[in-house]
Amino acid sequence: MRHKNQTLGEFIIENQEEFKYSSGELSRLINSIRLAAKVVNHEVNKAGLVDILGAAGETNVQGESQQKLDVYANEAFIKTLTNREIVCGIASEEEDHFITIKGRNQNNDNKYVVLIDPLDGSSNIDVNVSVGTIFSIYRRVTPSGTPVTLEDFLQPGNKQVAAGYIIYGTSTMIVYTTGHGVNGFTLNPAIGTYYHSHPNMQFPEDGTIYSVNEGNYVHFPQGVKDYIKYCQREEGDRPYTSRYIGSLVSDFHRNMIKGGIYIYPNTAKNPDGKLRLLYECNPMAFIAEQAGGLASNGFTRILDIQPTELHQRVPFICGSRNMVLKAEEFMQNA
Ligand SMILES: O=P(O)(O)OC[C@H]1O[C@](O)(COP(=O)(O)O)[C@@H](O)[C@@H]1O
Ligand SMILES: [Mg+2]
Ligand SMILES: [Mg+2]
Repeated sequence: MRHKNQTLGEFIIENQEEFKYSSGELSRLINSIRLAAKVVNHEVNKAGLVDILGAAGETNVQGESQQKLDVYANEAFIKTLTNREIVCGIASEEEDHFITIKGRNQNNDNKYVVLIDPLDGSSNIDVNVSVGTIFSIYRRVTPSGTPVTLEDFLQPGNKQVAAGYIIYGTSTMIVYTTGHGVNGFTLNPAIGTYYHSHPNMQFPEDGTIYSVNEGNYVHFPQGVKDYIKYCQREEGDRPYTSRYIGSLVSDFHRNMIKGGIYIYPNTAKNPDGKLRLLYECNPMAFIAEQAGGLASNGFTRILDIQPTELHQRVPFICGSRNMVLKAEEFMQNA
């Protein structure tokens, strides 16, 4: 049963049984992400007023200069998840290695690991353009009671039990899936409550929007160049509209609502692309597929890629079903 006044908390409880492990742990997990998102949202909304803009002066494991808000969001999510004693490990874009989280009385009984991109779209923070947070949740594979290991994090995306993102945009939303469709909840900042504003979100099968950083065009694989030319050709419902915010979460969200495709291909400079498989591509691919869309690296379904490293990158194509199939066709025939 769904009604516009249903809160996220009510929805989580009402749909708990859908979740095969359903011990309430997942609900507590989603609730803690909801809380951390509010803390980060509070800071994002007044970013220009407090000393949270600009670089933090450190470089992360990706060799990227960390923004102050990257660090703030990273700490907020790690603290909130740790304090709730429900995860046994966290991996983050901003942490070189995974973090082991002890449960009650320092035990290793917790069953879930969380992989997170605390602040997505970092290049947009200082210019007041929408940014996000991305999360991916797995059940551990090593026996509970033992310390978490890298193996628990390097699971293929098709093993995710939940995934989602928070978008800090004109409004703040949480969009997530536990493998039973995709639902979106909008924050009413006056009372700090999320409401079920976007039920059963679906990617239109076709779309007329393509999102790619065309500034890198000359470095793209021939197949991607051919697909972009196809999008720009005066034919049928084309040329498509080019829209690129530069925040994966925001470009994905728009394309899921309006119909579109997001592409971040490999280039000579980035032979594996830029986006990270574990905490950017896998969660967005799970949401895309649950919303009737598709996600691949042009050749392989993202969710079937076996991860080998915590921060590995992959080429990423994601969006409306027929647009992704067309892009793959160009890439595989190039
Ligand atoms: O500036 P570019 O090369 O187009 O890259 C933009 C892409 O990189 C990202 O900012 C990478 O994410 P982070 O900001 O979390 O590092 C994506 O959100 C975005 O789609
Ligand atoms: Mg990111
Ligand atoms: Mg990030």
